[in-house]
Amino acid sequence: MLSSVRVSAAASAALRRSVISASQTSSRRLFSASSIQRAAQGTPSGGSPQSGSNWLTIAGLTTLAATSGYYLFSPVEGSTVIKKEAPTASHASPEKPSTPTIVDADKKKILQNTTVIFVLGGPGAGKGTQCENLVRDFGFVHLSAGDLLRAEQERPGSQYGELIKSYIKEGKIVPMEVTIALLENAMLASGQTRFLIDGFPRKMDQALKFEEAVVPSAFTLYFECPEEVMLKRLMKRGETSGRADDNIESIKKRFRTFTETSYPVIEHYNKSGKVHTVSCVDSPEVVYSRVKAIFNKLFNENK
Ligand SMILES: Nc1ncnc2c1ncn2[C@@H]1O[C@H](COP(=O)(O)OP(=O)(O)OP(=O)(O)O)[C@@H](O)[C@H]1O
Ligand SMILES: O=c1ccn([C@@H]2O[C@H](COP(=O)(O)O)[C@@H](O)[C@H]2O)c(=O)[nH]1
Repeated sequence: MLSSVRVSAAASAALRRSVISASQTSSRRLFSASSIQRAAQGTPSGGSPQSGSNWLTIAGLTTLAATSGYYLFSPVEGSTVIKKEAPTASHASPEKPSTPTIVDADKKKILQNTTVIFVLGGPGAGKGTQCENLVRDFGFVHLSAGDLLRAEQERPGSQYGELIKSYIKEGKIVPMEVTIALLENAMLASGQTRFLIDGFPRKMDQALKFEEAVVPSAFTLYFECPEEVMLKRLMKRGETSGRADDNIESIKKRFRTFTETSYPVIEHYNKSGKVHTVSCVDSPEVVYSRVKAIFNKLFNENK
């Protein structure tokens, strides 16, 4: 049976306070800007992101290269810093606080105590619709990778706004460094332990990196839907959604990306028996009855 272990209330509250404070006042870095640039250009990285001078700002938080061995929140004076090990001189940054308050909270430890479910399916299959039901009935936090990317795209001052915009319009997959940093930030900021990660991973490298750097997934919930049904739903949604990719040109590209790049991720997890497949051609209510049956069984909660 799956379980979600809660972190201590005090640690969770301290973390939440610090991350929220960080997101309001500063920035956090996880991957180097150059590694994202390389990924966006399709250039192999040839190694780990550089530390020290390569800082990346995403969603109002600052993240240091993941492979550099430590993790830093909120590098502003007066706010909380959480770190795994003391930063060395090579990590020096002008944004670092001169008088940080150090909280002994280990990101990895907190994330290891979370339950992550990947929610996958073609564009318009109904992932978001069903996630809302699960949030209501099972207390999950719903994190849509697409929503996080759209929010980052709109965030004033985001250095990735334009890049995200063009990727979304083309139905292409944004470099994983950006998406993983957004997801990880949102998970930590929530202070919660059960997550539905909707629309991610969309590519094998994202799946492997997320499970290595953030947390392994418990299983994948896959919404199976024929293209003609999804097309109809997306065209209808496009009448009011305002989404730049709910139009026939973008939809065709999204379908292609799903089939060629994202579906292999589902196949990968299926091989190890980690996929629950739900047909979603029927009404939202009927589809949810199937989803609910799976969750009732797994979480032993007869709701
Ligand atoms: N079972 C269903 N039957 C009919 N319409 C549905 C069903 N499920 C969702 N919809 C509608 O289809 C559209 C797409 O649903 P939703 O946004 O949940 O899909 P999604 O898989 O999250 O899409 P995307 O991947 O593009 O974000 C919405 O307008 C939604 O109201
Ligand atoms: O992990 C992800 C998730 C999404 N994208 C991009 O966003 C759009 C829209 O995603 P939805 O899940 O339909 O909201 C998608 O077509 C990709 O361009 C991404 O790059 N990586």
